[in-house]
Amino acid sequence: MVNDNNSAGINSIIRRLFECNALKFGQFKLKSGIESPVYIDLRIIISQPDLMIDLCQQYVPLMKQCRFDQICGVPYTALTMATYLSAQFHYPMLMRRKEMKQHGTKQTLEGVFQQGNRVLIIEDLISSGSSILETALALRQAGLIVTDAIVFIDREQGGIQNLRHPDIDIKVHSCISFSELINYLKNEGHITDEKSTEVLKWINSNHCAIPVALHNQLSLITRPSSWKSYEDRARLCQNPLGKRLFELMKSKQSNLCVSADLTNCESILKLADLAGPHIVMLKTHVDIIDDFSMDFARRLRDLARNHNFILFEDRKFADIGFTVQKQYTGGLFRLSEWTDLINAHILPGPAIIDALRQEAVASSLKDGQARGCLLISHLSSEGNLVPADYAQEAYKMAIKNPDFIVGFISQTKVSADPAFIHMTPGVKIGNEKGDQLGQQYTTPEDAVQNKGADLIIVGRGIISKLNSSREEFETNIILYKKRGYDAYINLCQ
Ligand SMILES: O=c1ccn([C@@H]2O[C@H](COP(=O)(O)O)[C@@H](O)[C@H]2O)c(=O)[nH]1
Repeated sequence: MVNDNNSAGINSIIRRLFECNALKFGQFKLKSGIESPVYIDLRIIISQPDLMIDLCQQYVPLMKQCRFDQICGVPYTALTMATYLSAQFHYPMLMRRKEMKQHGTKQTLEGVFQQGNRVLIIEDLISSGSSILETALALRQAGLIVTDAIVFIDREQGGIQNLRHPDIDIKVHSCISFSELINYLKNEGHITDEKSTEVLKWINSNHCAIPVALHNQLSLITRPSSWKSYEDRARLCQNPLGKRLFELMKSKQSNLCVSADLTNCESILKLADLAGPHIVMLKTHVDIIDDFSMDFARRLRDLARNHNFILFEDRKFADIGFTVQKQYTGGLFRLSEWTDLINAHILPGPAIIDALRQEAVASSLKDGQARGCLLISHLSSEGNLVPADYAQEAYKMAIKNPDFIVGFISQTKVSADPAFIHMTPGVKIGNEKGDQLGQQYTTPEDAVQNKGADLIIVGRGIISKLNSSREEFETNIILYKKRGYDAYINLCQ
């Protein structure tokens, strides 16, 4: 139950929303295609004027916390709410058209405004934050300032965190959270304990991301529109390894990284030689190799030089600075001597980056080869516990260290900054949705066009053909290379 002074008011609104079927429980197919056990439809409140007024009144205390000159409702549900708030409290309103007008002024914003005016966005509820972002983009493109939005319900699916991303930077205030709403309905006996547990569990495991195409539009405001090509991105990259990677992707017409998850040196060397012409990167997990030796590392390095690809050890460092330095330079593997790229979790805090950078710089001074690091922003495995704001925190650390951080191991776009590369594992051609141990697969097209991958990481989809004929191996790897690269070309057009 909501416990503030306003709780009686908001609880009565929730009860009335439930009674008029604006809060539905069952099985519903959402716009994204996924099945949800709950559906919230606030559109119907236009038919309940008293409920509409009471619900809009809930926005007023939150509006008093925001600085703005005008308000703008997200079409269509919140248009009526914004209209009520504007008329009742004398806030000038703007209206954004969803479709561009085909005649007359062809404008997408209706109402009077001046560039530099501050606009508060009014929305009914937030899941991913995409609808608010679409409206904010239209307002910002017209020179208006958007810093805040108010919603009635936060569905707690990551939208508030998505919009706190530094590329977007919108603070969303909500009248009630989804779990408060569900707890109230359960405590009042409107839904059973089981239903409440089921929907809360579903919400917790169904966080939504901002679609890549929409995130990319941020570049219309903050970046030159040609940022997408690999050549342009190579030019913008401060990190020499990132620059080399973008150049390689352009010259080899490939955005493919093969994950050499094999357990003996000879098979990895065979893979590197066969895959070399088609890949820009080979990823290892050295701790799964039974017969690792530094001689193997040198031979792998030679193949990487001959075929011109980058060596990435997927070590996922996650310890204090003192320890990761030793893990990177020492032990059996002496990774800093022969790998170009490593990756790290941000969990231990920023010192992990400083520690790895110190050793990378020392190794680069010895052999003249650029080194870099990726930050892990997401994991591909089902039910992983990476929190919703992890990617945003990774981004904040990356922008402080662009000389060393090349980009992210991601499942969705972390940054609109063209200098950062997004690398996505869990890619496989075919109908397999995953393996028996939690891996989740997507296609090269989905990874590049919907998940924001600049580079796809493929393991079993390629290594499973290592013992087939050479022709079969090549046909398969060329298919991955072509589908990954074509997806990028399509995105750029
Ligand atoms: O979130 C992550 C991070 C890393 N990986 C690694 O990528 C490959 C994927 O191999 P497949 O055979 O294509 O499933 C593997 O080395 C993982 O350790 C990941 O899958 N997900």
